[in-house]
This record gives sequence, structure tokens and C-alpha cells, in this order.
Amino acid sequence: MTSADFPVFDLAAYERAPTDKRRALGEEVDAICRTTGFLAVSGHGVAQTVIDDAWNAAHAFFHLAAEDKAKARAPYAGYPYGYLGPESEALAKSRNEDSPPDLKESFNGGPASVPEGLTDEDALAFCYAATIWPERPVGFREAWQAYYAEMEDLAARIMRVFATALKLPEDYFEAAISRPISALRALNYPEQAIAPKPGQLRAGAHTDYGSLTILLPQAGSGGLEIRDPSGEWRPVPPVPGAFIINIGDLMALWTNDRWVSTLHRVVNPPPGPSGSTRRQSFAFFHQPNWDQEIACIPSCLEPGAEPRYEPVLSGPYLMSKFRSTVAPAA
Ligand SMILES: O=C(O)CCC(=O)C(=O)O
Ligand SMILES: [Fe+2]
Repeated sequence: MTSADFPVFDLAAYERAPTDKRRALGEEVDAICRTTGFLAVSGHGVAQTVIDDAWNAAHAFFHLAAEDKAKARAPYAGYPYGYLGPESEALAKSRNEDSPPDLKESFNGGPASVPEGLTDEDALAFCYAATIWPERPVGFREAWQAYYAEMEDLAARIMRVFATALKLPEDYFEAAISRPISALRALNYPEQAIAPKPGQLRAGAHTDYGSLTILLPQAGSGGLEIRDPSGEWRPVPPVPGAFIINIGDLMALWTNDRWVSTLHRVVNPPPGPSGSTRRQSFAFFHQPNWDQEIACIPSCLEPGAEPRYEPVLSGPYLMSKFRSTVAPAA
């Protein structure tokens, strides 16, 4: 692992390594997840063309006229997929903090198919709801789905690293993520011609809700910050050729807070012509099976200690968090 300011984990090197070396690398990941849970992953093997095609498709979508983007709009507030227009979400509300809406718009898509035999009505109405695809740009859906599939695969590989880091068998999480309900979100943070309201950010401070998030911030961009263990806000740099990974609430719950689901946010660019830059990112939110119970992993419990949290179900937990962030119509 190389580490200047920010840890970079070489996934290809890990996967090539023999068991004892994997354990040693896992210990480094454990140390990171105990402090911030944010690291860069290189050696991921995702083809650059897949990344570029999805990135360019999202870029073209966000540059359509507002009425064209609106054709792919989510049909009602709280619907998870399709286009969510400007100021429709306030992430800080997921932590019961009243906040103006985030200065962003997004396009969101869910799992490619519904698992056979799934009948849970909430699951069907929420995470298996249809993605509202835009008609333009041409090829958007194909590029999106190719990137989504790569992210799902990468997330499963990282979950194997996490199992090793927790000194568990590598396939420990496999059954819990066999029918994942992950979501991919393309984010556009527009140029800020008008000054933000007091307390209004590009993305308010929040933790992510699921198992792990795979972020691709725009190359060379700033704005993403994490609150480090000392309580200071610290920038997370985009790392060329790597994805930024962070763990979410379910990993903290699973590990009884051995690992931290770190607070993060996207701050506004400095005012003025040079600072009013648009920023794009991709966030893939990996989420265990809808009906998977997430409870403290026995080996994460110190002898004599009690679990800190009641178990939750992956899907209903995600749904309640997501719905808590819906901003009232302006
Ligand atoms: O855009 C980014 O870099 C991060 C966005 C984020 O944290 C989120 O949407 O959960
Ligand atoms: Fe986030």
C-alpha cells in the first residue's frame, strides 16, 4: 500500500498475493476502516472505455435542456430512479439536520433485473422500481448498464478484501450480497451563478447508508471532504486511475463500530469566475440483499460486550434513509 496523504490500495496486487500476504494487506485495510473508512483503490481492472463511455453519456445528459432532462424525471418525490432535478434532496436530513436542499442534480439507476420469486411489495415499489431512461444521448442506457455491472463486480471483490480485513473467510459476505440492491448515481453540481443560501452545500454532511460506496470524482476537482477522527474537515483528492471507496452505515453496524461510516460532504467552490466550476461525479452505492438482516458479526464483539445496535434489514433501512432526504417542493 502506498500512502502519501491518502491511502491507495492495489486490488490487483492483493488478488495475486498468497494467503499470508493477503492477511497482512487486510490488516492495513482494517486500520484505515477503523479511522476514516476512505481509501483509493487502484488495480481495479475496470476498462477505461467503460468508464469514459458512462462518464461522457452522463455529461451529455446533464447538458441537455431542462425540459429534455425532465422527460426522464422520477415520477414523484421519493421515487429513487431517473432524473432528480436541482434542489430535490438534502443529504444532511438523513441525520435529522434541517438543511437547505443540496446544490446538485442527479441521474439514478437500480438493479438490472428483479430476482425470480421476489414478491415483497416495498422492494418491488422501491429498489426494483423501473429506471426512467432518457431518450438522449444515444447509447446512454448501454453505457450506464455496462458501468453499473462493473461496479457491482468490483464491490463484490472489495467485500472479499473487507472479509479478510476482519479476519473472516473471504466469502463471508457472499450470501448477503448475492441479490444486491445497489444504485448508481451520476451527480452534476452546476456552476454557482447565484450565491448559496446560508448552510447550503453541494452535498450536505452525511454518511452513506449501505455496505460500501465506489466514488469517481471528476479528475482534478475539489470539494469532497471527510471529517477525520479529530473532527477536522479534510479534502479527499481524486486519485488518477483509482476509485475512491468508502464504507457505509451497514459496515459500521456489522462490525459494532469497529469500522466507522465517516461523515462527508461536498463543499461549494470558492466564489468568483475561477471557482464557479461545474463538477461531475459517479457514486455507486453497494447495498446487500433487500431482506438481508445486518447484525453485529460475532467476532466483532469483545468478550462480555453487547451489540450497540439492533439488527436492521438492508432494504427497509435504505428506503427509510433515502426517503428522509427528500426536499419539499420549492
Ligand atoms: O460527489 C461526490 O464526490 C460525493 C457524493 C456523495 O458523497 C454522495 O452522493 O453520497
Ligand atoms: Fe456520500
